[in-house]
Amino acid sequence: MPPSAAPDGDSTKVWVRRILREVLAGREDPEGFFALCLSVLGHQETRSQYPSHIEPLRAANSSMHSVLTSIYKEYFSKTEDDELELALALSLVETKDYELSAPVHEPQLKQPGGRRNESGSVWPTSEFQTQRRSPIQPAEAASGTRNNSPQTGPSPKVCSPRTAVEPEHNADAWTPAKARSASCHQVMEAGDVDQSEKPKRPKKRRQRRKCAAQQVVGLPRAPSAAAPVLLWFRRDLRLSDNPALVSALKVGAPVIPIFIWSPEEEEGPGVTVAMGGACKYWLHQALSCLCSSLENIGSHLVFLKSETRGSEGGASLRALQGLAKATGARTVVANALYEPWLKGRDDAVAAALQKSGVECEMFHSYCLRDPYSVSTEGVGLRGIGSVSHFMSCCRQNPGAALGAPLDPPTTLPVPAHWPPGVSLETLGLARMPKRKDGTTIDWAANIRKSWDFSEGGAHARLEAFLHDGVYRYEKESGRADAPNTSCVSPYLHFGQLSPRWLLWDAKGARCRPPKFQRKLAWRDLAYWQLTLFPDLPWESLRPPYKALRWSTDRRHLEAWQRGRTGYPLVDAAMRQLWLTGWMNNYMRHVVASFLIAYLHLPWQEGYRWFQDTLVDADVAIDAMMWQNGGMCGLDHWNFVMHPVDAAMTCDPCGQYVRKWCPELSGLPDELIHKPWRCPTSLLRRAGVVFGQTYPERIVTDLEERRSQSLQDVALVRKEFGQYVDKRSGCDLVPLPPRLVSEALGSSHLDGGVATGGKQFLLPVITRMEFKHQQEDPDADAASNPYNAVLKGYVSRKRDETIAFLNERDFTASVMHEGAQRRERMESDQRRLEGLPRGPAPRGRVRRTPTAKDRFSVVPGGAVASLR
Ligand SMILES: Cc1cc2nc3c(=O)[nH]c(=O)nc-3n(C[C@H](O)[C@H](O)[C@H](O)COP(=O)(O)OP(=O)(O)OC[C@H]3O[C@@H](n4cnc5c(N)ncnc54)[C@H](O)[C@@H]3O)c2cc1C
Repeated sequence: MPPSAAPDGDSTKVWVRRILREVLAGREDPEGFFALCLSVLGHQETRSQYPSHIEPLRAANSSMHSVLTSIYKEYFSKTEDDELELALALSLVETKDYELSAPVHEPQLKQPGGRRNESGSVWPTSEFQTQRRSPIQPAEAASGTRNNSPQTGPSPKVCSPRTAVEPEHNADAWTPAKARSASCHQVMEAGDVDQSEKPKRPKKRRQRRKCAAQQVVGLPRAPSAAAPVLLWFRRDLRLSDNPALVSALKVGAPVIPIFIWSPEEEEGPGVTVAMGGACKYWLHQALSCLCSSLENIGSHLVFLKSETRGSEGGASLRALQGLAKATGARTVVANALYEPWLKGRDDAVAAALQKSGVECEMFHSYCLRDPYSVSTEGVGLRGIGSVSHFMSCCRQNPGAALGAPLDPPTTLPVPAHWPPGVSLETLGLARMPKRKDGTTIDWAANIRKSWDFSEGGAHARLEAFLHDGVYRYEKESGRADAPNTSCVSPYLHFGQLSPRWLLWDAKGARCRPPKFQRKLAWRDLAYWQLTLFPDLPWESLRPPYKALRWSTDRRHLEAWQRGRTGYPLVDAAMRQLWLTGWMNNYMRHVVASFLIAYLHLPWQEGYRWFQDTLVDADVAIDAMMWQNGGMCGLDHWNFVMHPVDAAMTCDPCGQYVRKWCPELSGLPDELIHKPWRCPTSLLRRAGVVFGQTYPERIVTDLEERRSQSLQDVALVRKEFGQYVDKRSGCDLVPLPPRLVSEALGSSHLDGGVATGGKQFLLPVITRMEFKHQQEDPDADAASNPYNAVLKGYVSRKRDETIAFLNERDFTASVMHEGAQRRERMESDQRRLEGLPRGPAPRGRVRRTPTAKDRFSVVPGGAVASLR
């Protein structure tokens, strides 16, 4: 019996006993059993009934009974505070009533009082917050081509709210000579700017900030001829909480901030699409804002572009050596990056500079935990890939304390001579294509309207979230029709916001959101995985799945990319991505499930499209998520999102679809996610013509597509039996050398162990439905008791509600259409026969539902509570 069919009464007992037998036979994990109970019985019932369900085991198999009991106890004993503790343990902040210790390796700005201000942010509210967002042009979304986007004028202010100057102009107008003459003047002005911002900052905070700044920035403001420090900005485009910047100041010499654009080095050895179009555009704007911020404190950002590829030593190294020679710099400081190829580059740069007598220091700040310091020692490898396993590793092997965020400096000492650089435009990051007639195709117009690219914008977003969305985050973060998540991912990616700052502010928020804090653990997990599997962005981790029968249908891929699949929820999300460079996590799951489980296209296609179009495209996170979604990662998603029914969770009234697919806006709530179910009369009234105003569905039999996908997986798992664990039925993944060393008790930091070329295989989390399908490879998806299509994403109970509503809506629509047709025929007949019009139909005609309507008949009121 499928789990969804066993919600209560005696059948529940039977069902639980059946799954318990699976556990005893070793075919199901105890944790998996508990998760299934939660999913099928729901939270309350599991809490009350679970102990009695497992009671018979107490005598028969006491050890299993105690394992199952401890899982239960651990789960239900968790309070919000425990969750918070987990997050804190991850962050390794040594707290005592929020008095933070100094970091071990990092320079620390002492903060009198030690405690952050209530609001937790030093940034003035940006215009972005108050300025109404210009509506995205839906027509453009529907046309689906970046190339056809109408050209718009210059963007509204996208630079730091401190500067009222167009960033591009600043960058253009900059010359070293101007910098020298401007810097002292600007230092004075920086003070003025601070004054003007006074009312927006809490007073206490302001005073502390001044003290802190004076401690570190008690440096000469006049140009100095001393050997300068090169401050190498990469993905840390901020002034606040920037350890490399503070360390540069501590040297007590002039600081030369630089940025080197070297796309070949970013890309790494495989196809990473590390810098897609949207990301490059963001980078351009963020650099422009950083440049303005530096100018505000009397400094300047020197841009350098890498020379021709392939010449000896690497582009960044050559640029740094040239700069060191030209300026006499003896020190280079930067914040570390963790992509293996970038770390390799940085190690080589540091070693080569060292040889020529230049010190190069890297600081940790991009993640909460340095991924190279994470170890599985004391935890083992079971459950690897899940965030709880990762957090256990962090707890078991704590690293350096995270410390408190650092305040931004108010001035930077300038050198006597600025080295020459190129203009920001020369880097070509925001270059727009041209039409044949010479006009520019401004595909980023809507991205510009949607974001404030400055560091101030990052803090404003976070602050806005912590005042509002965070209160809905725990339960409603999946909603696509409401701003319930933080939207800080691009700022985190480009380092305009440090994760430490984010964690600190989240902890300080009135509503302490454990789920939100755990998200930072996901981010760190992704970087850890990338350090373990450097080919994560292009090579499937589970060998058999490379041989899967993936589709090569380019029309399907293009329809998915352009938001023209005929499934409104998928289309709305893909259009939002195209126009704004972002969509929330839930929608990313929906579109990824659709690409993989229903279109059978390889995950790499999804990954590459995301990398090109997301403004937060992050090689580590994107690759980990797509590998998992594509069934090849360490952590199989144990669910597949249904392209229609998932809307019950994320867009129950259809507002999200109405926004991004305006051609469907006239459809009623119940049918907007499945327009093909609409009676013709309703479609006509709403102006929907399939194939003209809105695309036909590119695949129609979803069940059949899913079954095919399952059968294909069963086939390759059978074919590559050496990669399936006979006992547990789990997939086996080749272990990377670092994990082998740890498993054999030797730290990778000590050099690891030699495996003599032997490959070690590790059983990893595997979807139950795959294990079951193995027993009957040709069975269809519907008959698989572990069918992973979680329609509402929340619980099986909600799925049943959805099934009920689907049935009801469909029946009602058919009856309604039939009645209308009969009435029309009768009245035509009377007219033809010259008879007077018949009596008005008795009873109430079914009115077209509107967005304001509530569902009237809902079992248990489940859907009503969604609204
Ligand atoms: C197929 C797929 C691809 C993705 N690609 C990316 C990507 O390229 N870049 C990216 O930053 N996120 C990616 N994510 C993760 C997640 O969707 C985004 O981080 C999130 O939607 C960003 O919105 P937010 O800032 O409002 O998130 P919030 O929910 O407010 O979370 C706060 C921060 O936590 C981190 N975070 C949240 N969820 C995850 C997650 N699942 N994994 C790792 N970190 C997480 C992000 O840095 C995020 O900004 C992907 C998810 C999926 C399913």
